Parts: sequence; C-alpha cells; structure tokens
Amino acid sequence: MLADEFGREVSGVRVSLTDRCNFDCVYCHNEGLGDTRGPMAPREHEMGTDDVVRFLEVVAEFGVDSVKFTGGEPLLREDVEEIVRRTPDEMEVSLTTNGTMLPGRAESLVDAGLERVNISQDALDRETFKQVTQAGAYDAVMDGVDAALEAGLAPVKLNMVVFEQTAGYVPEMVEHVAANEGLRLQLIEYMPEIAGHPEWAIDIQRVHDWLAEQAAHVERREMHDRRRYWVTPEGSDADGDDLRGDDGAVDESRAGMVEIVDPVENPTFCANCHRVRVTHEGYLKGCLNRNDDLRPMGEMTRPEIREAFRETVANRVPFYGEYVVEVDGEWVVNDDYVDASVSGDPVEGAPADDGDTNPPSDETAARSDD
Ligand SMILES: Nc1nc2c(ncn2[C@@H]2O[C@H](COP(=O)(O)OP(=O)(O)OP(=O)(O)O)[C@@H](O)[C@H]2O)c(=O)[nH]1
Ligand SMILES: C[S@@+](CC[C@H](N)C(=O)[O-])C[C@H]1O[C@@H](n2cnc3c(N)ncnc32)[C@H](O)[C@@H]1O
Ligand code: SF4
Ligand code: SF4
Repeated sequence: MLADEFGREVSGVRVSLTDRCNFDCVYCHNEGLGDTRGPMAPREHEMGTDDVVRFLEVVAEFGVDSVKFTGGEPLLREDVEEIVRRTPDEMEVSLTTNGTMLPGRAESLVDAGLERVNISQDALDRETFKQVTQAGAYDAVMDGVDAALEAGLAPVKLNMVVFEQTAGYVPEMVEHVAANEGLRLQLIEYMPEIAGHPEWAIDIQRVHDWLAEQAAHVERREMHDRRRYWVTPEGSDADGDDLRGDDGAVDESRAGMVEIVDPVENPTFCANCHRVRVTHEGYLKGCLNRNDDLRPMGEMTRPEIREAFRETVANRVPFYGEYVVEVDGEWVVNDDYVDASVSGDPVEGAPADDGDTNPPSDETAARSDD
C-alpha cells in the first residue's frame, strides 16, 4: 500500500461519477467542486465506463481495497451497475446517493456487487426536506431507503448534514435509527466554505456532548478517528455489554449507530485520512478540500494512471492542522504551502478556474468535502 510523508496509507478511493444532480441542496459542496446546477443529460467530459474500471484495476495493484462512488448524483449515470460489476473483486464497493433512483435499481446494483449504500436524508419532516433539497422528492427518498433495505443492503447509513435548518431534527433522527433495525445515522458537520452561509454552521461539539449523554456505548472508528455512539430506543435500559451479540459486536436490533463526521473540530480526523479522490473528469485529488492539487492521468493508460497515483499519494498532506492552521480563530494556509497552493504552477491539463473548481482565492483555504 502506498503511504504519504505523514505515514497515511491510502486504502480507499472515492470516485465522483458526475457533477450533475436532480436535487439542488442549499448546502451542497459537490465534493469540493461547487454547483451541481445545469443540464442533467450526460456530458462528454465525464470519465467513461472503461476509464473508471481501468483506474480501479490499477489502484487495486497498490492494495487499495475500497471504492466509494459519489457525485453529484451518481445514479444519474446508467452505467453504475456495469462499473460495479467490473470493479476488482478485492474491493469493497459502496455508493453515496440521494436515494431517489434506488427504487427499481437497488436490486440490480446488489446483483452487480454493490455492498453498502449511504443515503442523504436531512430530516424526517417533509417541508424541511423540501426547503433543504429544493426538491419535493421526500417520498422517493423514503422509498429509496426501503428499496435498499429490501435489496439486502442493511445496514443503510443515512447522511444528515447538521446545520441551522436541520439541527433541531437530530434527536428525532437518532431515535429513528435507534428504533429501526437496518438503519445507521451519520451526522456531518456543515462545511460552509464552498456553499457559503457560515452563519448556518453549528457547534458540532454540542452534538457530541448530547450524544455522549444518550449513548449506551461509544466506539472510535480508525478512519478519520470518527466517534460512533450506540443509542438504544426509547424505553430500553440496555447498556454496554447487554448490547453485544454472541459474536461480541453490538447487536443492531438492540441499538442504533450514530457516527459523527467532524473534519474541522476533530484534530485527529485528517491524520487518519486514507482516501484519494477522483473527479468526474478524471483528475486525481489528494484531499477533498483542495482543488489546487488536481492531477490529470493523461490518456488514462495504465502506466500513466500508476504514475499519477504515486505522485498524488506522495504529495498528500493532512488538511486541518497542516495544510491550513488556525490563527486567531481563522483557518489560513500554512506558509509552507502558500506557493504550492495559491501561486504555484497549476497542474498541467487541470480544468481552468471557470467555476468548476474552487481553489483557495486567498490565504483562507476553501473547506469542502469529499
Ligand atoms: N473533509 C472531509 N469530509 C469527509 C470525508 N469523508 C467524508 N466526509 C464528509 O462526509 C460526507 C458523507 O460521506 P460519504 O460519502 O457518505 O462517505 P463516508 O461516510 O466517509 O464513508 P463510509 O463511512 O465509509 O461509508 C461527505 O460528503 C463529506 O461531507 C473526508 O475525507 N474529508
Ligand atoms: C455531494 S453529495 C454526493 C452524493 C449524493 N448526491 C448525495 O447527496 O448523497 C455527498 C454527501 O455530501 C454531503 N454534503 C454536501 N454538501 C455538504 C456540506 N456543505 N457540508 C457537509 N456535507 C455536505 C451530502 O449531505 C452528501 O451526504
Ligand atoms: S443530492 Fe447530493 S449532489 Fe445533489 S445537491 Fe444534494 S448533496 Fe449535492
Ligand atoms: S480534509 Fe482532506 S486530509 Fe482531511 S480528512 Fe478530508 S480529505 Fe482527508
């Protein structure tokens, strides 16, 4: 497995299959690339099926053992089943989706080899859901969750971005996953830099504190050093060891799992980051939050992919605490990287700054996600 200078091995890749979407969520960072609005028809610049598969075959040679397909809305592409089917067997295959296209496709995706799915669901309230997603597809998402469960994808992780509009729904969502076997919840710290509206952000530590009071059991996940809280349904007094099944793991019929994704507030999140990303246009990206290190893979021949992947890994840097540091409460680019990030040579062949990318515009870094 390749490792960067900070000792972080790269075990996973996240492939953005498209930047198109049928939703227009008010907070969307589009995996760090900005706006998803625009025509929904397939576009020429998206990586083709064969390119995606060839990329996966090459990184599998380096011991990469998991791939997540994301976007935009990945299921707008009709070749997801084919891509999943042709993904090397040794890789765990997962998908992050808004869920609307899972009814009618969940089974074919599972048949093709899909092992896990994360579905974005920010509230159980129809009106709030509509305001947040700027789409009225609440029922389609709920049907999507059911379709995933029926197709055997349990546990299904619900992704909820916690910000001003949704924070009040956290207790209800936590009870929802505690009471419904087969569901997990992921509470994602809102990242305002790409989407704007810093005033929407809330203090994620308050959510940790509240969950710590509710939880019957707490664990840490190695990836990103994320905290996982196991919460029992209302009325249950099960605790700690009572929750474990015969195999020693928490029995999900007795408690629901709530994981917090807090890249900014958690000082050991980036130090435990083991993922490299690929944009829908086929550029490697060492960090979700950076667009100044996009690296093309030439004509995507195997030697070119190998070389670009090696270089991307070699140049990876933990974002929070290393690439940006906190000065007077603001994240600013570390002086050691100023040349590389702001005025350094753009990667040859990388997309121009035409609104599709978000390089830090000054010394305050762009903070996005995936
Ligand atoms: N800054 C940052 N945010 C991340 C990272 N990974 C996930 N996130 C945030 O969490 C959101 C949801 O992530 P998912 O795409 O569902 O994947 P995940 O939860 O990381 O992956 P699994 O738990 O392995 O399924 C992303 O869109 C980001 O907002 C990361 O490496 N860096
Ligand atoms: C960009 S979407 C792509 C996949 C798919 N369209 C979906 O919504 O699941 C991936 C994840 O990013 C999360 N996300 C988007 N913008 C965000 C932001 N500004 N802060 C934190 N998470 C965000 C979404 O909630 C979603 O779970
Ligand atoms: S569904 Fe996903 S990609 Fe689409 S706007 Fe919402 S967060 Fe962004
Ligand atoms: S911000 Fe960058 S370095 Fe930190 S966890 Fe996310 S992708 Fe990894």
